[in-house]
Amino acid sequence: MVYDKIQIPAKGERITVNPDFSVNVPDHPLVPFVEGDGIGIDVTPVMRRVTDAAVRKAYGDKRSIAWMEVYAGEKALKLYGSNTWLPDETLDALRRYVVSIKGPLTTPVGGGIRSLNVTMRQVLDLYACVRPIRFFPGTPTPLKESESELTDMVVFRENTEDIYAGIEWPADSAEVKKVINFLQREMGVTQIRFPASSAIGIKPVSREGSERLIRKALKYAVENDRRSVSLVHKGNIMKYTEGAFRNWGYDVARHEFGAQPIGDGPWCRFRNPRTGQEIVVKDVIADNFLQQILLRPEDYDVIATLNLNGDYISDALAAQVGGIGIAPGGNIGDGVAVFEATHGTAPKYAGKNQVNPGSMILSAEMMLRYMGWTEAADLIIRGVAGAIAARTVTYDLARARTAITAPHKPGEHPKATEEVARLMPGATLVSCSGFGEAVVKHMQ
Ligand SMILES: NC(=O)C1=CN([C@@H]2O[C@H](COP(=O)(O)OP(=O)(O)OC[C@H]3O[C@@H](n4cnc5c(N)ncnc54)[C@H](OP(=O)(O)O)[C@@H]3O)[C@@H](O)[C@H]2O)C=CC1
Ligand SMILES: O=C(O)CCC(=O)C(=O)O
Ligand SMILES: [Mg+2]
Repeated sequence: MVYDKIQIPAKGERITVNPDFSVNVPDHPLVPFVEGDGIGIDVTPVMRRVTDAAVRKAYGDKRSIAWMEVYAGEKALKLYGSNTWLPDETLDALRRYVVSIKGPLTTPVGGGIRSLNVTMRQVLDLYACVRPIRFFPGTPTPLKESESELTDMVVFRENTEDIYAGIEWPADSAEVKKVINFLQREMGVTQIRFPASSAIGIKPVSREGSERLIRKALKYAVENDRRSVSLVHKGNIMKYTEGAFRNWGYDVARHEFGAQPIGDGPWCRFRNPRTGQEIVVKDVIADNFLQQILLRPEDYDVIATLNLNGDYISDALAAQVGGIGIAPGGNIGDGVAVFEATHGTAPKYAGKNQVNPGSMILSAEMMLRYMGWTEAADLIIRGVAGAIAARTVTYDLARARTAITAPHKPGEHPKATEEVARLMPGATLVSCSGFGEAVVKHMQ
């Protein structure tokens, strides 16, 4: 295979996919990476250094990663020109080399190019966005430490459907007029409140797309000894999309995992064939879920949800365990996987060597585990946990917010008048690269 701008390292072999979608990983795999826009230039090199250190410590010379840079976003535009934000050869390399990792990419609001991140997921059919949320002791959070410790969830967000399909027409366009006309004349729709000035977006949700995502979440629960899978939806309002997602989820649990109803249902349960432990399959409406995760995080474990809900839920849950500075993820299809942090390009910090590289480092940890390199993955977890426990942290974790309350009379509700940023007690504030060094130091 010859690419135009992508240089294939001389040493290194291709990861391949088996018919059962497991992966064959050689000792020196070629792994594509996208540096990313904004803080991509800060976090991606640190992620590579930490990953290389973990692999070296775990396997010596026996194993190593042959990193292969592929281009997307602003770097691609500079290199390829002609409005090329996501070159075909990048998509080809991500598919052909099977396992890769990317930094964040910018998406303009209200116009301009569609999301490159979403496009990659759709084109490569990476249908599950898997985002684990775990607490590292010592991390400052908005909850009490004892409550944060109870937050241990893995979100499976559907990654190819829902309003992210990008089927929408702007207000006042000829297209939107045609669609509204069709809805009113042929479908008998009367509920569009302001038809003359409405934009329209379409939300496709299929049985096939929902089932494969929920099946992956249920399998994950079985393979990782989890206790429950919660289907999070807004099916009371969007009955045939989000409501159907819930119903299809229960169908998969019953028909493919042998789940039996609890009482009159629809909640159900089945025995994990590996351990004999019970796994409960339940559902919850999304707004209720968002308050319950703060009040009773221990009730939730594996989460399966639609694309937009999953986007909101992943940032909200990340905040509960310290923020999107330590929130990893992976976009996983049948074999092919692209790992990436939950956060975006945070442009105001770009190039300042200031942000937390933890999300990218932990995304690499997920990648190593996916490759079966568990010893190296474990070293990364120990390194991150050790650096945080030693309070060697970047600005986002070092700043603890303290509300100053105005004097108030008994019986009156106190008002927060000011919030000041203070250092987490005893913290050593380090740079982005400094945190990477601390992670390596604590790998043992
Ligand atoms: N998968 C992807 O590539 C994603 C891309 N995006 C894109 O990124 C751009 C910016 O999006 P925006 O909504 O501002 O969200 P971002 O996630 O980029 O940033 C929001 C805030 O989160 C905090 N933050 C983000 N990353 C880190 C980090 N590594 N360490 C510490 N703190 C961090 C910062 O908070 P504070 O200011 O409090 O320090 C930052 O201002 C948009 O174009 C968006 O479309 C967004 C999400 C995902
Ligand atoms: O594509 C984008 O710009 C945003 C993506 C996003 O927010 C996410 O993946 O969580
Ligand atoms: Mg998001």
